[in-house]
Amino acid sequence: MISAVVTFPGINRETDVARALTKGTGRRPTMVWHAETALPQGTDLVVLPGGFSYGDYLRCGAIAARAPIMDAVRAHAARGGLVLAICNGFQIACEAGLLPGVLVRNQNLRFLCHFQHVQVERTDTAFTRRFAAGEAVKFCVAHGEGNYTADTDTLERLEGDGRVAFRYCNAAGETGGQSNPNGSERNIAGIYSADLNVLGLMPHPENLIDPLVGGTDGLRLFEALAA
Ligand SMILES: NC(=O)CC[C@H](N)C(=O)O
Repeated sequence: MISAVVTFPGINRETDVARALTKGTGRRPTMVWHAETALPQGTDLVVLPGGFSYGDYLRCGAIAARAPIMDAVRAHAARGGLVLAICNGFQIACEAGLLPGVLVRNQNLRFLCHFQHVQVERTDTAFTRRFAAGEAVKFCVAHGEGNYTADTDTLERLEGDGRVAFRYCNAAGETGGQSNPNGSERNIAGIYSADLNVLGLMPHPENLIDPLVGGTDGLRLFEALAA
């Protein structure tokens, strides 16, 4: 798996995701600056990492979505190439039209930072084959604008086409009550593109790659990408 991690001014999770990719896939990614116009030859996977691109001005991800590298990222996705968009990366992917819907301010208007379980909806994608269907896995959230919103038709299409990747849940795997941290429609924590090659998610799997710091559920997502 040849990976490229795109970095934008204000992004701060690129080193963590590079470490997770190296540990999970056995190969170090190439870091690609946002002002580039091409991806490295042979790139299989593009990662849009988390952080605060352009200081979150206008709307999280809105400026980064218009960076020079994004045409190459869109072309890569259109060819069926894999894209993993985490947190600010998910916001960038939505703003860039790679995924439908938008991430708005958390319902309680607070920045959230805590461990968070999510339910795995399907396990037949490039990203989730190391999980069990319906399993509650432990990731971590750290965001101010993670409230996933889309019109009803889009939400119905995502549900009907099996494009919900992860839903917020509690440690027991239940999606009711207080399990939804930010007010996202239908507890949505992550979604796929129509061809399942682009995954956007608000929680950070790259935080959970070491048993000494919370667990290794996140590592399994990166190990799945090794195939
Ligand atoms: N950790 C992140 O990527 C945060 C994303 C974005 N800056 C927000 O606060 O919502």
